[in-house]
Amino acid sequence: MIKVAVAGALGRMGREIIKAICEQEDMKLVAGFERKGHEDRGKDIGELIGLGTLGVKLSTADEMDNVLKETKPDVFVDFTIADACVNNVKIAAENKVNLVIGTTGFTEEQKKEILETIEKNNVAAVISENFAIGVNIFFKVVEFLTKYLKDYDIEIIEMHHRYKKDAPSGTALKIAEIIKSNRDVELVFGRYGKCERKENEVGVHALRGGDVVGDHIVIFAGDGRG
Ligand SMILES: NC(=O)C1=CN([C@@H]2O[C@H](COP(=O)(O)OP(=O)(O)OC[C@H]3O[C@@H](n4cnc5c(N)ncnc54)[C@H](OP(=O)(O)O)[C@@H]3O)[C@@H](O)[C@H]2O)C=CC1
Ligand SMILES: O=C(O)C1=N[C@H](C(=O)O)C[C@H](O)C1
Repeated sequence: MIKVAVAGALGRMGREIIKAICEQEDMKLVAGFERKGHEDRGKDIGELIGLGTLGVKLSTADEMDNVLKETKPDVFVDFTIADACVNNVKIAAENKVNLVIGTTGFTEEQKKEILETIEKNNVAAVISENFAIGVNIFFKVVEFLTKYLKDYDIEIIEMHHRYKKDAPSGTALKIAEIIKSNRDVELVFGRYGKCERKENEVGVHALRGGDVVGDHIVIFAGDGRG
């Protein structure tokens, strides 16, 4: 049985992940966390998210170390926010729990800190800005087009729901990273007040509204070729 702990248990992703865990015969939710002082601390997570009683109480971030020691999960899944995730990862890794990190919005220093923590504690980790299979194939398509449409201008547009806390999205930044590692470009975040487009620029634009799950568009614009 794979024992799983989830940070951000009541969030949009946390709820879906817990539902998915409960559907697997070989997985068991053993702990779920929300931030310190959360009003639902101690309540049954299943009841909180409409799955019926699961027998797992909601814990808070300040209890994480003790709860992980008690429940001994095999995997710690984090879909929270960047600042919280850095700390959560430290506690989980020090308890030798393997990691799945879906949280986005990290600074470069935070990314470095997470990688150092993983290495120092010798735990396994899967980190992805986007776990959708289609999006990971899309990354390959972007890499291919960047290599072959050499003189085309590239712009990245992403749109997400009104609740999203980071911008641009982790996926848009990953796309920008893929383009940058295949072409000598400079990233431009929005174009307000900026004049003529430079040849080596890639614009990154974030839109927010409604309940849009997450759309990513990459435009390759060529002269007279569409
Ligand atoms: N990699 C991928 O495929 C995907 C990644 N994401 C990313 O996952 C993250 C979460 O997204 P989403 O579920 O929509 O966001 P939500 O805001 O719905 O959920 C995040 C949850 O984490 C909670 N939280 C905050 N601090 C802590 C803490 N210290 N310990 C435990 N929980 C905490 C939040 O509480 P509170 O509301 O009180 O702050 C909230 O309940 C984002 O970074 C998003 O970009 C999202 C979708 C797919
Ligand atoms: O916050 C979200 O919702 C999403 N975040 C991820 C990101 O920042 O790229 C992945 C997906 O787009 C949904």
